[in-house]
Amino acid sequence: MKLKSTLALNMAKGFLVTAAIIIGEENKILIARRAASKHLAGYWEFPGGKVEKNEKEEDCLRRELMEELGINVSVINFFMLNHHQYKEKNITLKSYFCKVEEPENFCLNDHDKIEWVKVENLLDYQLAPADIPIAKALNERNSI
Ligand SMILES: Nc1nc2c([nH]c(=O)n2[C@@H]2O[C@H](COP(=O)(O)OP(=O)(O)OP(=O)(O)O)[C@@H](O)[C@H]2O)c(=O)[nH]1
Repeated sequence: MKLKSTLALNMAKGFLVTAAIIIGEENKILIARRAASKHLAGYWEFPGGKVEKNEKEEDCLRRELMEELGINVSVINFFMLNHHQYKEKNITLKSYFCKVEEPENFCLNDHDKIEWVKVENLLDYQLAPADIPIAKALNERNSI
């Protein structure tokens, strides 16, 4: 049984995923809660998604943010890369600082809630496990 679950872990699928750290007024950061029926339903995340074949990461962010939240973002710069192994999948998560272009009309297609949160309060939310290192790294910076 143990060997079987170890094998399952090693064979878990791997995905490259982008995450947008969107900075808004008062330097608050946008987080979104994954809707029911999704992987990690109820967890908060930095919006983004899986990079498609031959897609640039910046293009993936712009596409996902438009699909998921109906917003136009511009990508400012890369922040960090981290790997996380879930039971059913491995992800390489690449986060980028982004900014929302006007007008900010959010619609929630994949999430059931969004919030603008101060960096020091990010860890008060039930973040997707892969996002905790990002929240910690943001907290360790002097400014965002
Ligand atoms: N977008 C995003 N996904 C994250 C974050 N943290 C994290 O663990 N993930 C995981 O990375 C994967 C991202 O894929 P997604 O958002 O495109 O995928 P999804 O679950 O909607 O799946 P689908 O493509 O089958 O519809 C999900 O399994 C999600 O749980 C994050 O901060 N942002």
